[in-house]
Amino acid sequence: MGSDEKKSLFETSKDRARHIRRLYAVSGFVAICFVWAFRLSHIPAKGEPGQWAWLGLFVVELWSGIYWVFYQVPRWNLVFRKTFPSRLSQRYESKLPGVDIFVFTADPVVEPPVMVINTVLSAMAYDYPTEKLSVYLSDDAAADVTLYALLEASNFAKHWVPFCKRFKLEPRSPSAFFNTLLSTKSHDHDYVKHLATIQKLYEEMKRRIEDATKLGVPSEARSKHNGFSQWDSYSSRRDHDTILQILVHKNESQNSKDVEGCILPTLVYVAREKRPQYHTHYKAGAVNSLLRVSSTISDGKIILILDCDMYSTNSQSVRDALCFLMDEDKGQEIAYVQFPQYFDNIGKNDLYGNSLEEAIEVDLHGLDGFGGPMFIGTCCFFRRDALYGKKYSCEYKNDWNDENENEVTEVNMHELEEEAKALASFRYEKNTSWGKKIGAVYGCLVEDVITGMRILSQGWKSVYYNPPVKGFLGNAPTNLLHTLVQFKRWGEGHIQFALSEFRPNWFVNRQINLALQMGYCHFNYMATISLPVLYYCIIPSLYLLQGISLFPKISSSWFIPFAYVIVGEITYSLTEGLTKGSSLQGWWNGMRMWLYLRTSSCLFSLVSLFGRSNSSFLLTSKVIEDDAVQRYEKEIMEFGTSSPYFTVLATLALLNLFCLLATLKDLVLGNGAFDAEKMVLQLLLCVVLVLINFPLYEAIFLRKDKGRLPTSLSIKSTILAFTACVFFKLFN
Ligand SMILES: O=c1ccn([C@@H]2O[C@H](COP(=O)(O)OP(=O)(O)O[C@H]3O[C@H](CO)[C@@H](O)[C@H](O)[C@H]3O)[C@@H](O)[C@H]2O)c(=O)[nH]1
Ligand SMILES: [Mn+2]
Repeated sequence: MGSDEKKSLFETSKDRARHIRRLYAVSGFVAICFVWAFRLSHIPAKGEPGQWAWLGLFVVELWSGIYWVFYQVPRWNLVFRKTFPSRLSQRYESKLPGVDIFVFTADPVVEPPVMVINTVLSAMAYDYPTEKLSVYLSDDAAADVTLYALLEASNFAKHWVPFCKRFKLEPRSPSAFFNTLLSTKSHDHDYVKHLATIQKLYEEMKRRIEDATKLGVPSEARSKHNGFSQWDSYSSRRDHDTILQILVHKNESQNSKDVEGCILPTLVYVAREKRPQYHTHYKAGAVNSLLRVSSTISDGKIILILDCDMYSTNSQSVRDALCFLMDEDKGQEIAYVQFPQYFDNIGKNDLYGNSLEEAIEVDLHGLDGFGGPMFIGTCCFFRRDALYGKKYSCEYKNDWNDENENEVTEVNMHELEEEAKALASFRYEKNTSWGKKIGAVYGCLVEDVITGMRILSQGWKSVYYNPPVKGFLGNAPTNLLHTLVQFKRWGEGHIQFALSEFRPNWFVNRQINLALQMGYCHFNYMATISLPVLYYCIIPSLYLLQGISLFPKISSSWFIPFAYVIVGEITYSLTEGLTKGSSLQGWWNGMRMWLYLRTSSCLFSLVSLFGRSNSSFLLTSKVIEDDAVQRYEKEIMEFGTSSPYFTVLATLALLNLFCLLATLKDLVLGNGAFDAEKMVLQLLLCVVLVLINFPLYEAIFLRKDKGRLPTSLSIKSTILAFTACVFFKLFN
């Protein structure tokens, strides 16, 4: 021990670029103020053309400017963390707390069981005392094939877990590990021999699970395992009793050990009770159900929340998280440690902007600087007390002693299962604070962010840890529509959050500092920014048609603030992107997706919120068709179906194309009095919009494959855009 005793288990460092970032934030804000001043001081007089458009621009620029400040707040104070797991082992190896890992799945078609069990296996193989580790799988589809897959996985784990530990393998998701094999060769005979055996076991298991997914659970398995009898009373996935099965438990002598005789982590399957007349509350409901179930079975003091589409890639992550939570000095006020979500299925140029790079590399580090990075739904380690709803107070002390830790009594599995089943049900929540003050919060499509905020408002802090070796990798959407729909859910969820009692509100909640609340506003009001962006995509281009200027002349000094904001934003985002390793093409794709998400997804978030349509949690699909996979690999945008999202995007793209072509025609023919000096910004905006929409024009006019834009939709959008231009030209 010695001098190490006093050393912290983690270290925090500041952003080296903070001075540049702050300078840019301040100067950018000054430029924005000038833009506002220009709008107010140059309003066209009554009767002059473009007065309404001008006032509209003022409103749009006012809100965008304020929103830009929210966007800059997290950039003010980025912090970076480093952990010292060896100090943790030295001090606490024999006193490590129990860790319960919750994995969620909700549909065996969209989330194939093979993927789900790979996540489960990667979690079972953490480098952590196995008797203190428990893995729970929540299956909201209540699919027997998922239980079947988990049973297979529990048998395979008997070989897999000791194999990983013996040869210190990474990553510990079998599928990901076998994929890395292609690029590595080993000469260790012992390893090579074991590897061949285990790979064969895995392939056989995978085939059985895939067969069962297609053809149903084999009757042999049904008769061998009585867990399947629980489906006897099942009528549909929305109407059934709780189905719960403890597959591995340390206190059960048979079946709990691996091939080397060591205890395996506890493994439990749960499909909570569902009834058509009761709301499931989607994932939040599943989290709460598992919270209660796990409290009777293992009651780990730490909980890891993990989606089935995110597997662990670093067996040390639990220990990393504990370096924060167990730190003697600052640990007791930390409620959760959020790890980033990285993805392993994103192409070189990130066609759909799914890498969430900005959030992962900048925003979350920034919110961490103010003490409260958000909970982003997965890859997050919680203190059970905080998730349960306990308030933080200075008297709160870490207590890692586990009363029933050493007690190895034979438990009656059947009784334990029955007890846990009663807790899994939503009936248990009637007239309680579950979903409000206890557990994950209900009624919001970003249950994660709102739950994190609930916890912060109870006085806790949170931490963001982005380790040098990635902790988790997952599956991002690989299809344009899936991405747009996912973002629509997030946009809508954030507004629901902004309207809820947990919204950032400094006057009400002074527990959370003002900067942090402003940082959250950047996400909360994301959907509202769709209106300014739409305005900017339509109005200036239409006025271009008429030769009416809405921006300052190039020779005027008012041009400078506009130029500063434009050049500044481009340089800033380009530098941020390139220094974080994305390509130029990747940056350009990111810009396009930024535009598409704001003009379509965010618009529909607002529509569905204010139109009071049923907001539901549409699962993000994790599979696409084979020919679509090929197009994704070739970085060709996928349209293929008729969707209102595409109608909006195509109409906007065509409208700008028509405006540009008409303007160019006038310019070339010398028709009208086109004043280039006055129109330059408007023309530039229109040109950029046309350039960025190139893939859309291809999908409308040039492509023949199945991923092109359906002809009917192309015709509809052409008519809409053309009519808008003609009407505007004739009647304005
Ligand atoms: O009724 C439901 C719906 C979803 N899920 C699970 O929730 C997870 C997330 O769903 P997914 O379709 O993958 O959504 P994403 O858009 O990828 O989810 C992101 O956004 C969600 C809402 O903010 C967060 O919960 C997620 O953690 C975050 O990854 C998956 O494991 C699902 O199986 C359930 O368990 N029950
Ligand atoms: Mn997901």
